[in-house]
Amino acid sequence: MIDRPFRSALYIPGSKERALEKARNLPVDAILFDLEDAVSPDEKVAARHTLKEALYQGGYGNRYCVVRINGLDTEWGRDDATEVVEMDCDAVLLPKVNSPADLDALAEITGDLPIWAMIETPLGIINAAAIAAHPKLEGFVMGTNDLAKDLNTRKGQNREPLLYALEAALLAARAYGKVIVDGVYNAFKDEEGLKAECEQGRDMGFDGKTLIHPAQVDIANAAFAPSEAEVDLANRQIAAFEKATTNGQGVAVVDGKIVENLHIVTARATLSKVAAIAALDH
Ligand SMILES: CC(C)(COP(=O)(O)OP(=O)(O)OC[C@H]1O[C@@H](n2cnc3c(N)ncnc32)[C@H](O)[C@@H]1OP(=O)(O)O)[C@@H](O)C(=O)NCCC(=O)NCCSC(=O)C[C@H](O)C(=O)O
Ligand SMILES: [Mg+2]
Repeated sequence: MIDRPFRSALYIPGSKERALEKARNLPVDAILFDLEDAVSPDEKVAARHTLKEALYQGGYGNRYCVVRINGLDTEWGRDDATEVVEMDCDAVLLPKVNSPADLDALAEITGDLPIWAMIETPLGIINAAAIAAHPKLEGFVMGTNDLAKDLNTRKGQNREPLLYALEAALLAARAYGKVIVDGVYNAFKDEEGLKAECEQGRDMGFDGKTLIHPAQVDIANAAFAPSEAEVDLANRQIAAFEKATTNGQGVAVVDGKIVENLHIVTARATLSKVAAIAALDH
């Protein structure tokens, strides 16, 4: 699995020069430069050129840069895929992926460029494991708006109608060691609602959240970073376990709870994540 933080992944319409400029100074872990749903049909071709120029100008530092193209079954998709190879980006994101064959078709055009897949259709959920197993696939992005539309779900409390689909995608991503980021929270002025949904996604196991507005970035970054209490616990677990093994024991106890080797793997991952976040230097 690609080893870097993906706490916040901000969509930016490829057509919006002001937003493309602003993102150079936002503390996001990843940017999803969008040529698909955020761009109107009459702006599609111009957006591709605007985005290519913005990426050529650079200035995005170590933010992970992903370009979401239009589907290959649209009039813009194949040209997007051809052009994205020339863009200064880290990966290409394909919308509405239904099966690994969709990734094969894209890889024929984009070659070695890593692929991310929008998981946002019923078939995408059903075939999530086969999609995650694709050798070019680096990460999943949940498209909860399209998914809700196709499933005919209503919002529900705590996203209950979507939980099966979210879990199915998570299982697939984790089984094949791929990154997975949660869907967007549409009410971009509702900070409390976003915080609650970020925490739900974090607790389910997502690596981060996709975002639509700069005001959402700090909330996602905080939710998906280890808390001070988690870091403190990790340090104490490691110290207690090292002491136990020095004394010839395979198990330690911290805060009344057993600590085994597998907990130390998690504790070390927590500390590595803190170091990786610090290294991003936003
Ligand atoms: C939602 C918005 C249309 C709101 O835009 P606006 O009213 O212009 O917001 P503000 O005036 O509050 O903007 C303040 C400043 O922030 C900049 N800005 C706004 N949005 C972004 C952004 N996404 N990235 C970077 N910078 C941004 C503005 O330029 C202002 O800057 P300044 O002039 O310096 O003050 C708008 O936020 C927006 O268009 N968001 C992105 C929408 C989008 O990308 N949608 C598609 C992706 S979501 C999706 O498709 C999900 C998935 O597929 C699914 O199925 O679920
Ligand atoms: Mg979508």
